Amino acid sequence: MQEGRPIQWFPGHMAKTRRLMEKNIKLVDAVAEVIDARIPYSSRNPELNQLAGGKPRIMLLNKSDLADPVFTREWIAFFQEHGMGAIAVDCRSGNGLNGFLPLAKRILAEKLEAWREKGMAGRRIRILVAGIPNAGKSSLINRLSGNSRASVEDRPGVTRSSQWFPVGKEMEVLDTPGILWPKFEDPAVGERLAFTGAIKDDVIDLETLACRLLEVLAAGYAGLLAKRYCLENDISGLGGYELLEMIGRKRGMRAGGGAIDTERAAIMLLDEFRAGKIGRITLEKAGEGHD
Ligand SMILES: Nc1nc2c(ncn2[C@@H]2O[C@H](COP(=O)(O)OP(=O)(O)OP(=O)(O)O)[C@@H](O)[C@H]2O)c(=O)[nH]1
Repeated sequence: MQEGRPIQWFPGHMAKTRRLMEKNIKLVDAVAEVIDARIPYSSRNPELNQLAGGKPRIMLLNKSDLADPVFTREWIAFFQEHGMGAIAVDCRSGNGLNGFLPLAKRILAEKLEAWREKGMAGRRIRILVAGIPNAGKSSLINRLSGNSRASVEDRPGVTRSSQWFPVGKEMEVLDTPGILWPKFEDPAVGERLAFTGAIKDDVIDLETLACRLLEVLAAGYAGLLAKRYCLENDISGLGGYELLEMIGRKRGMRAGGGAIDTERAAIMLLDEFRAGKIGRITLEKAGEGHD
């Protein structure tokens, strides 16, 4: 990836998915968007506001186990201020998911009351689940439906077809295939999606990506970075490549001739960041990118 140049991403199934979404949204009472709590702005689908056509919205801040809890709380407050329901979840362990149904009932309280009045009290709440690839939709569905029918893979784009899943007696969710932006107007969005692994690594130069990530972490989470990689000296003012070399040296990553193997160091750094080993890190402040 080159700095200042947005990643272009045109999956062939996207127009089809969009049409499917438009059709599916008519069938549901609310739309839940699975986003990555580490990048709540960049992991949103910018088309969903339009596609959801005014349906009540729920933001599921997933991977909250990897995100900075202070930022997560601020993002939840931000979404609530904008009229959406929002909760932090960890769809891998299931943490936080018991708040999903109560939240859905809260935001649909008027509708549920109207159903009761019409003698339709037993009707299940229908929720469409949307989200960009790799946000965690399959993990969510598996957790909610208590089985492993949705395929979970650490590979963007594995969810392919739409399906209804009952969630107890009161709710059912509709899973839709993932869609990503047709283009990123803001190159920082593409970069952050790449940091978290939402964009396939084989289209990105990993050393460049790791250097950028190090710059971002040194600016916001210098303490965690220094602790993880035993960097004793003051790291402020160091460039990404210098940091990558330093980390490679600390980990004893040498290439032929004794030079630091920065490629290996880059892969290791990205893996550790994505697995939360550096710490709980959020890359976007509440409200960032939103009007
Ligand atoms: N740490 C952590 N990892 C998660 C969480 N939710 C999902 N993951 C991981 O994120 C990766 C992607 O999860 P999926 O559930 O396959 O994501 P998806 O949105 O269905 O992805 P597509 O099938 O590509 O649309 C997997 O490696 C999951 O194990 C979470 O809350 N915490």
